[in-house]
Amino acid sequence: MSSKNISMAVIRRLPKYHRYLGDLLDKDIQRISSKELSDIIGFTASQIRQDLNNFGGFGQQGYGYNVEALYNEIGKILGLNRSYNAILVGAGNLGQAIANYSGFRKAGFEIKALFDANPKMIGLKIRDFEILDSDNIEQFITDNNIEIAILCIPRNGAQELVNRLVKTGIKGVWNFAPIDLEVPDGVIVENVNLKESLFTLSYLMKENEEE
Ligand SMILES: NC(=O)c1ccc[n+]([C@@H]2O[C@H](COP(=O)([O-])OP(=O)(O)OC[C@H]3O[C@@H](n4cnc5c(N)ncnc54)[C@H](O)[C@@H]3O)[C@@H](O)[C@H]2O)c1
Repeated sequence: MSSKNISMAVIRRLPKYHRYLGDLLDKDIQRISSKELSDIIGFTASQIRQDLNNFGGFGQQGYGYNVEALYNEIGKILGLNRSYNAILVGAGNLGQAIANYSGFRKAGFEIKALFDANPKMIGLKIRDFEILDSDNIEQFITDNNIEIAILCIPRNGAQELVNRLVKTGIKGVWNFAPIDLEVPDGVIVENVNLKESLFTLSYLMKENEEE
């Protein structure tokens, strides 16, 4: 089933379903009702039914959900039934932390190389990677079938870099730079901003205190 017309709100919830179902599988739980799933995920049972109906349901009356089948289906919907080659640009504090986390590789996102523009960084080793000169990024992308660029550089220079990357045919940018990047149709940008998340925390804490 096509997931083209699914709302972003539903799509944003899918990774959470996937994670919880993965935890259930780890505990050898084969089957779950929407009520039980609701209790652990924290979405209402009707929300869960509605969300999953977007993709053709999966549940059976009186049985609930088959955990493994649902986990695999949601994985497919999320595009996790294949692997992706990625590069990371900006091998500073954040870039190194991301490169050092093994969970992305386990999920099928393989960082093939780290790039930096600072001559002092080039040649240093981070985990299995030697930091490469970002002047050579285009050739590497073409030679290694890279689909995703992870940007861990400051705002300055980020758009220029992305302009270069899109010319190589890159399909996705996981952007940590605090800037709204402009890309042509056919290239997807997913922004991550920890500071915005922290500000949401402070807002909610403030609300809590005021109640
Ligand atoms: N989105 C988030 O949640 C989040 C969290 C932390 C930091 N950040 C942002 O990420 C950026 C990096 O943070 P950091 O602490 O790792 O900084 P850092 O200074 O430790 O690392 C940045 C690295 O990028 C390299 N670089 C800069 N411009 C480049 C370019 N055009 N091409 C290639 N390499 C380039 C630098 O040489 C440096 O090694 C900062 O701008 C910060 O705003 C975002």
